[in-house]
Amino acid sequence: MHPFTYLINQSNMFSLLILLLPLLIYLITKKLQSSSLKIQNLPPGPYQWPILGNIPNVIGKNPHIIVSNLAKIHGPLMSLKLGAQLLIMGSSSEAASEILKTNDRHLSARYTAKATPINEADLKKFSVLWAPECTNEWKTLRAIWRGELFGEKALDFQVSMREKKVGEMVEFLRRKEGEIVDIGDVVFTTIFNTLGNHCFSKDMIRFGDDKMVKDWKETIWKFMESGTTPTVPDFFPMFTGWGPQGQKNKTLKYLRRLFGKWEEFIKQRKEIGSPNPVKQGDFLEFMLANGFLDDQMLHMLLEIFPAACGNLTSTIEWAMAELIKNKESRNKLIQELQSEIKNLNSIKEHNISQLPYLNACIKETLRLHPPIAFVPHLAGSSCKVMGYTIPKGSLVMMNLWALGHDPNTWKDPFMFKPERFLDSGLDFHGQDFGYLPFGAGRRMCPGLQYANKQVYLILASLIRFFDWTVPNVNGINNPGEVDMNEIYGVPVQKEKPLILVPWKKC
Ligand code: HEM
Repeated sequence: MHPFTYLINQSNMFSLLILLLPLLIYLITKKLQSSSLKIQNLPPGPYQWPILGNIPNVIGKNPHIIVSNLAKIHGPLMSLKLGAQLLIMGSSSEAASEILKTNDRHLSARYTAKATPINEADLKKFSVLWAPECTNEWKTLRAIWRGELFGEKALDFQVSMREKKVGEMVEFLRRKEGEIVDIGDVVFTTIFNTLGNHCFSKDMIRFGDDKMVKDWKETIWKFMESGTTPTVPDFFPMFTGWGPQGQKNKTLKYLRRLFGKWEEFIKQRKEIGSPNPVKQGDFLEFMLANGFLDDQMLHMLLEIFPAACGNLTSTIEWAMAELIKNKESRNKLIQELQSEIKNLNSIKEHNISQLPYLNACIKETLRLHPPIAFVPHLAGSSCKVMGYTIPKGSLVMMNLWALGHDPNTWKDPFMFKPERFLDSGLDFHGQDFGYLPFGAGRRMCPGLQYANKQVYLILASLIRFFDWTVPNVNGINNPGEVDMNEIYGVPVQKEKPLILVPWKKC
């Protein structure tokens, strides 16, 4: 061989080696990682990048969909490393049953993002949602919620208030006939006022006061967002001392706004007493009569309003969007409601509590659009799930969105087909592990019954009392054009608000 050709070949080889080096490093680390996962008996997962782990894999507008797609490759129980934090992600009914039932005892601690401005001691004393463990305090608080707000007896007691507030919503929409309305705003106002009356015997927002709606909505939504978004110390605990101060301050700002309003109500009630000379019977009255301290009251209210307003508004907005888009389903629902509700002046809960198609539409909405996509649990102790080891301290999440879209459970999983729930016996009470919009096990949603009542009543009223059109854009009025994109958050929401025009039914 000519010495020159030899040299060229040598340098080619060298460049090739340099080029291949990253690939080689990648393959070696991948091999080492997968054997390390095997040695520790952790569930499989995607390649973990140095330092960042799987953060680059999960970043995006809709992490619940990204992670569902990863699960299709790596399996229904998956290890993900977010920086230094191990996350075990469940995505199938089998995983759900083992996480939320078989191992509920080990896996029902709660993970709280580091940007939460409430310290751990207060969370332990005052919180249901963010209580780090299922302690006796947490049990007592859940029992209070059940007894005073969301249990069967309390719900019966509140029925006339729910009907009254929905009646006001209908009146408002009648006045807005032919005009554009933001469905999310109208529903939010209705729910907020209903809760305001359960808790303080007060309306919180005047219908149509757009500024007030936006203010409250922003405060609640931003509080949830900034309080649940992970920051650097969530992934790298060694930076905890640095603190996610910026985000903490943001969450604190919204927290103070909420507390400020409620402090006013508490103060007023203490000064002037109940507005009703007989017993008021609202939640504030109950808390004061039972010697709750101001701190306790504020924290309890802090959980009730965001959990209820966010999830319920999002669910009803999605249900309306699906029904506007799917004319056949809408017509079936209209027929069912027409045959049950003859009086167009009012709606009563007992008229609608047993309607199969309405029930199926709500279940189908919650399957396609569960407002809580991930349930954030923590392994309080080590255990085995689907034969794999879940080490103590791991974050453990069920992807409820993935459950609702699993092609092994649902035919045409992306289509809105309420019929699939007719005569199916499938329910969301935490027994059917392929369908868990309210979760399951000891941390299951305590607001389920309340949510059910509100969603039924509001959705039935919107459909029974009004025809709806999509606003005319460039002369086109096309329900098919309703934007159905979603954006991750707590809750998962429509990316664009649902804007419709109501027309009174005669
Ligand atoms: C459509 C409406 C709703 C849906 C789909 C929903 C869903 C959920 C889900 C999936 C969980 C997590 C369960 C877990 O961690 O395993 C949860 C927990 C919770 N929900 Fe709801 N929810 C709704 C409405 C409400 C309402 C109206 C309230 C009452 C104000 C409420 C209060 C709570 C609380 C306090 C928890 C935490 C329970 C605990 O950790 O012990 N939710 N909810």
